[in-house]
Amino acid sequence: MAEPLRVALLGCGVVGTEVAQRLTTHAEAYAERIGARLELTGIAVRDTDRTRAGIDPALITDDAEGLVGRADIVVELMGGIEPARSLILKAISHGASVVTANKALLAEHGADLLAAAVQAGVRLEYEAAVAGAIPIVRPVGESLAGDKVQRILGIVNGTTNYVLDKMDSEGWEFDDAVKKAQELGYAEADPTADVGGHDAAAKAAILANLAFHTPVSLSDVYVEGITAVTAADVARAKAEGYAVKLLAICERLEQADGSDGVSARVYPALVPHEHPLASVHGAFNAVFVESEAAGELMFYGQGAGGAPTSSAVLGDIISVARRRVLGGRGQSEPSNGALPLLPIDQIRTRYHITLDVVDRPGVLSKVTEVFASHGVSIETVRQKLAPVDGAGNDGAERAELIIATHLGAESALAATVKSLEKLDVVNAVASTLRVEGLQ
Ligand SMILES: NC(=O)c1ccc[n+]([C@@H]2O[C@H](COP(=O)([O-])OP(=O)(O)OC[C@H]3O[C@@H](n4cnc5c(N)ncnc54)[C@H](O)[C@@H]3O)[C@@H](O)[C@H]2O)c1
Ligand SMILES: N[C@@H](CCO)C(=O)O
Ligand code: NA
Repeated sequence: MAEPLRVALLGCGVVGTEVAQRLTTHAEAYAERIGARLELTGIAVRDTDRTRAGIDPALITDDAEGLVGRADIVVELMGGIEPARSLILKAISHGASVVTANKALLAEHGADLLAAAVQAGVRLEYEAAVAGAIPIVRPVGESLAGDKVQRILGIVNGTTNYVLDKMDSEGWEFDDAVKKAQELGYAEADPTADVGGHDAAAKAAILANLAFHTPVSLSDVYVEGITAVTAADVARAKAEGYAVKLLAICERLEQADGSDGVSARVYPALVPHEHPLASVHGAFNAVFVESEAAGELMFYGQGAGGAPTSSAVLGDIISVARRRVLGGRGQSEPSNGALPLLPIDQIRTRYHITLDVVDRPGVLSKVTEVFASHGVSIETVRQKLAPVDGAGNDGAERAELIIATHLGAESALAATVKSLEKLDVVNAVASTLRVEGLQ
């Protein structure tokens, strides 16, 4: 058996607690798998006075810097940008390998951190950063490295999937569902990162880097969250044969000159009930990958929560520990390809537009004329016979039109919605949702 490896844990919250407990309870099994014991030397936290069930109080410290300086493996589970970033850089400069679940940090500073790891010849692993327990970072980054990934559609945020699913299946109110997701340990410290789509956007950036071998950071990702999605949207979608899902989409797109570009984006979308992603319920995550040679792949499992996330963290710890025992090269070069990043208006998608309109002769032709003027082709138009419900509605002269478009340019679709908003016969554009996952 090789010399023990000193492990420093930064953070003892939802995920850190589970990691610390398993490092202790499974110590013998891990030693056999690695060929060396893992010695947990300390756990850095903000509040040292709190008692933590199942954690040896002697391990708790507020001296994260000191801990990092004496470790072979640093496991960062604090979250946030600073001091996580500086501590990871310090660990790397000391020759320690690093494991992190911090998607926000990786999406903003991943390139610099990976470059530092390459320079120092150490590993930086982050399987837990995308879709929690689901093995997806290694499959996309390594198993599919010889393939050509065309598209990734991912439900990569457990909180928002839980919220949308509860609204869909049990008619919960948005705020109640968010509160419950927080109680269950799925949500970020600040849940606006979840419902605003930024957590999913960080994961989209990480996946796009891996899939397209091109540097993509958080600011390159177009983001819409789920705060504007109403119970009426979810109910209407269900009646039309769709589930509303917050999707992270990474796509290789052909540009006008025939060369490839990359789009990374997050928005709530209508997914047809027949698509496998529509059956992903609760806080579960799933990542649907389409690639040239492999075809369609689906990765499914628990994407949030302490225990599931600890599985991915522990797998990474064992992987970097084995590497230290066996020796060999550290991190491979980070993405250095150069596919251009395409803004949202250059993608192609489909819209479902719900209009609250005046119900009288000639309205439909006025509405369809707007679509035609923007070169947008309509697939179906449905008018609800019942008048639109709601405050202030006298029930006499209003109707709901649901218009589904064919695949079209985002720029034309968005311009169509703007023109519809100005049309005198349109009381309101009640909702606009993109449709994804149709062949
Ligand atoms: N909770 C999940 O389901 C989940 C899933 C995947 C990834 N993650 C990521 O894992 C990381 C940890 O998440 P969590 O849910 O366990 O968070 P948490 O808020 O429950 O725990 C954070 C821990 O870090 C400590 N900490 C924070 N700032 C510190 C500082 N400046 N100095 C010392 N200690 C500090 C806190 O004391 C606490 O022990 C985050 O990056 C998060 O995005 C979480
Ligand atoms: N807040 C995140 C945790 C997992 O990254 C989620 O809800 O998916
Ligand atoms: Na994962």
